[in-house]
Amino acid sequence: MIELQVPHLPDAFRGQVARSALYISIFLWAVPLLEYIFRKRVRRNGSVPVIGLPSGTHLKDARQKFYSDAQSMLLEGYTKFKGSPFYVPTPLGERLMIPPKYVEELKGAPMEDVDFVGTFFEMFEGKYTTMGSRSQLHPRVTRLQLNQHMESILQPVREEIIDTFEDEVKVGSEWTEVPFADKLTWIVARASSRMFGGKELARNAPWLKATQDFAMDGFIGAQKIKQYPKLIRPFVAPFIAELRRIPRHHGAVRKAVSSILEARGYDPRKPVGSRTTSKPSDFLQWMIDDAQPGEEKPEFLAEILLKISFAALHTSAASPMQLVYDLCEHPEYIAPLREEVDKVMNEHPVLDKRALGKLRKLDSFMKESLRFNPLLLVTFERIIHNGYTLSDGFQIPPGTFVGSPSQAIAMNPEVYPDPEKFDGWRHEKMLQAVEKDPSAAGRTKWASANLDNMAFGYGRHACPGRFFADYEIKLIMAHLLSTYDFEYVKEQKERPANLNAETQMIPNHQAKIRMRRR
Ligand code: HEM
Repeated sequence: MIELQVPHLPDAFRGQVARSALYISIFLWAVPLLEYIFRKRVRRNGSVPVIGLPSGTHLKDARQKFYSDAQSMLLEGYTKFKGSPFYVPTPLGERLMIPPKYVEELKGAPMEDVDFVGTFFEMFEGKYTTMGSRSQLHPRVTRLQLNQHMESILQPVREEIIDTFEDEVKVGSEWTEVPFADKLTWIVARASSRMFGGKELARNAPWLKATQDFAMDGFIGAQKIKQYPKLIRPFVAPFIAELRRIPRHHGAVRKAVSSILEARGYDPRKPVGSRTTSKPSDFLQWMIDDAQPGEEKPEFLAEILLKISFAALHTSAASPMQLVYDLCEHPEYIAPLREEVDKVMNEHPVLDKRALGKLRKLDSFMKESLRFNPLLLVTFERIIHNGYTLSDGFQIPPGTFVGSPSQAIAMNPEVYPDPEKFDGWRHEKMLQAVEKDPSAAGRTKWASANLDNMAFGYGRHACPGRFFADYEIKLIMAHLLSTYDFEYVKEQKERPANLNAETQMIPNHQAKIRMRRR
């Protein structure tokens, strides 16, 4: 036990210090106890099995196991109860994993009944990290404007990718070790920022740093604050360095965005469509042209741009990282992929949507990589605040967190024979088999969102940015394959294990890669 040493203080003061220490320790014990007693208990549907509890296993231990081993628990549940719901114990209580037929039924339900944003606030402790937003501006603009203007932004994004490779990957014809995972984050940060706010934003160092630091501090800050009982979190939050830094990131973002708005002569009082003197094609401008009353303030636009950059940055950076690891692990795929890229680039010096659509082998390899390494093990996460009765009478109790074990579903042998085998051409072969039927062909593509492929979620909130991510990743991989050789350094004997935190699967940044210019 630590003894409090207060050597030169008068006795009365010593007594006061001792009393304060006693009160603090009572507080620290009492809070979790009170929280346990008064916690809002979520009723379970008693007819549904709870997995991860072989005889003798305590629920508390199973919940703890979920933190690092969710993948095997979810696979066990899905394999045992395929087609019916099951509960999986998690540190925040039992979550209901629902089968595809229920996902289909809930996919169009209104947000008040089936809440998507609430799960995001919970996952990233939005109250403390400011992550998550109930604004519909960015989903709306992504879904409509970004997808409509895709062709206009692909060439600027490609230019940004090539320039960032030149700036960040300084290698010649000799093999050189490169911290490529970190470099890829920069490449994606600049490429995405080019789409968000043009060249000015993509080259704005404080913006780039703030968006990356916001993501990192938010992620780590959320993990740290989760360690404390809910009741004492408001008292602990000011002492968590990552959380303390968050207002600073907002400040840097506001500054970067307001300088761009100023350069465009932005006047929020003017009617929609005439608020700026120039109209470049980028996300900020699409937001300006779409902003409804209450959404047009510069600080609000800046905040939303930060939120969308969070949705886009680490998600899209994870994929090429996993692809590079998969290519180092299976180098036999490099030559055929390179051949495909070279052929398409020769035929289409401007890599537009049509040209990128011809990279079928790359698409197939990307999809196989994503099947093994999605960003999330569970998608379609929703909170059912008021309970829900499904058409077959199945009842979801109020306050239940539901989700779909999407990674386990992607291992279904009925859809993917021999699912444990990494087959980079698997999806290309599936495409060839159904080519004549456009809807079946669409299901085999990387960016598809359907009940067998839920890496991007499903239904009304299915990721609207996945088509941009698809093109962006293909542009990065096309440049990488056509310009560089790459492989693990000698000491890197195998694929670095992903880092798992609950349902998140994060690529390992520590793998050592060497590169040389071709
Ligand atoms: C590989 C890259 C990406 C992955 C794996 C990914 C994954 C996801 C997932 C799983 C969801 C939740 C869907 C659901 O629960 O039904 C989501 C939502 C969302 N994503 Fe992505 N995403 C990626 C890239 C992007 C990009 C590049 C953008 C923007 C440019 C973006 C914007 C969004 C937005 C705005 C939502 C919320 C949609 C809504 O509120 O309705 N994402 N994403």
